[in-house]
Amino acid sequence: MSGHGAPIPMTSAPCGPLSGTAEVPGDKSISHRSLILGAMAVGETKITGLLEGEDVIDTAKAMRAFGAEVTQHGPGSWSVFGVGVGGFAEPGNVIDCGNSGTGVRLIMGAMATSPITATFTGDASLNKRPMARVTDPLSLFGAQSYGRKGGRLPMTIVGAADPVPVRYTVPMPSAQVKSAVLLAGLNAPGQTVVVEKEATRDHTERMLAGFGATISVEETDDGRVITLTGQPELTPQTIVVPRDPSSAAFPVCAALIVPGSDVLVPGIGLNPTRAGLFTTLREMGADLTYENERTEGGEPVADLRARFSPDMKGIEVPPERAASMIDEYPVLSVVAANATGVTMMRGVKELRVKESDRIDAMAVGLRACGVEVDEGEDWWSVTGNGPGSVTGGATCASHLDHRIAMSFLVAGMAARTAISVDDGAPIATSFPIFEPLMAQLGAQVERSAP
Ligand SMILES: O=C(O)C1=C[C@@H](OP(=O)(O)O)[C@@H](O)[C@H](O)C1
Ligand SMILES: C=C(OP(=O)(O)O)C(=O)O
Repeated sequence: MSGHGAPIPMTSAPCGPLSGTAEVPGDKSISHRSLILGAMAVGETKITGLLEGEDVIDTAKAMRAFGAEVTQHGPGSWSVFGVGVGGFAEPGNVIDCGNSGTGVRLIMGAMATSPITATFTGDASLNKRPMARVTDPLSLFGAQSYGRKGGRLPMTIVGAADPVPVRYTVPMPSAQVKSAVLLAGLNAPGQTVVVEKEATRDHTERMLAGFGATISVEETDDGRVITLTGQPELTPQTIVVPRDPSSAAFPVCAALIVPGSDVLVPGIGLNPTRAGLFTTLREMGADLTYENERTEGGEPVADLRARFSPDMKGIEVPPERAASMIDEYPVLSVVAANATGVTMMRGVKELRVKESDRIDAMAVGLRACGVEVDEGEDWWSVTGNGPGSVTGGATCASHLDHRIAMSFLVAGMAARTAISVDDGAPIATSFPIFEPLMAQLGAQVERSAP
């Protein structure tokens, strides 16, 4: 629950070559969904490789509050005894989703078609984020919501007693909104149809099929049309969570910009709806290879090998790729600052409603580190002057945003002088072993005096 504790200022000093193997934790998106779908199945779902970051732990607590039995057996090893679709109990207290947009939005969807009431809150970052994008479609099922002005948390959802199925076109590229509607559709009789114009991460669709729901996906001229048949009995699963490509991004990008580096990041999920960053880096000229490509749990997986890449060039990132790398733009901007020329990133206005306004947070911090950044409402560009050109020496605000904190710490590894962040505490939401993992590769990231 980031933001509830004291800030942890951190500093990253320029370091020698990074080398070794970086075993990053489990995928955050799949971890949330494993717990939520496990809670909606009948019987015991077993999970290994679960991300034990604060965001996911908050979802585990929430599933307990809705009546599921959620138990940790060892590191990453969990079980969920689910209560079945429509079996959620009414929580006896407020559900605190901490820093997690995914957690709160998916859980709101999952409970919205049951005759129960729940109140949701989060930290200072989550309570600023827009929730109408979820409560608008949930109201079509018959759910009611009462939140703060602008559709902000804290917010109470009164679930629909007699839910009706819905056909909904998601107005922005958002897997969270798509997933909230699908999870709500689970307890509505008949077929719920969700249309997305741009493909976003498809873990919910894949996992719903795995849990035995009747779900189909059709690619049409209007986009992806997802049809789900409501009120199934979901069958418990044994889930092995792949390692998170969004976390892999940090050691990969650090290796590309720190002279002499050679880092292996094994077992990374390369679902095409998630792997846009790696394609982009390769287009920039990164020495990034996929080794030992294989399929695990129905998902493409490879070991990523990243080596220092002194000749990377700025590129125009295709806007249609944005959804497949949406959380990776902050760290891409750090690579762009160490490449040569302009990296143009368009079609990214969703970055403004994440844990922070990520365009603004990176622009301000990078400029303070001597980097030229331009921005508009839905685009930004970074002009790089090659390896070693980032002057650094600044303390950057992380705005309760893990990806901003980690991006500036990666920037410090290749800057001329150290870069600090005012608060590294949010890193624990998604990547609790970031500090020891980066230290083991040779980085010099330390907690600094405030
Ligand atoms: O569905 C998910 O697991 C996620 C979807 C994305 O958010 P949006 O749906 O808001 O784009 C992403 O930024 C987030 O980290 C995880
Ligand atoms: C945007 C993110 O997460 P969430 O929306 O779940 O808070 C993220 O992890 O980068």
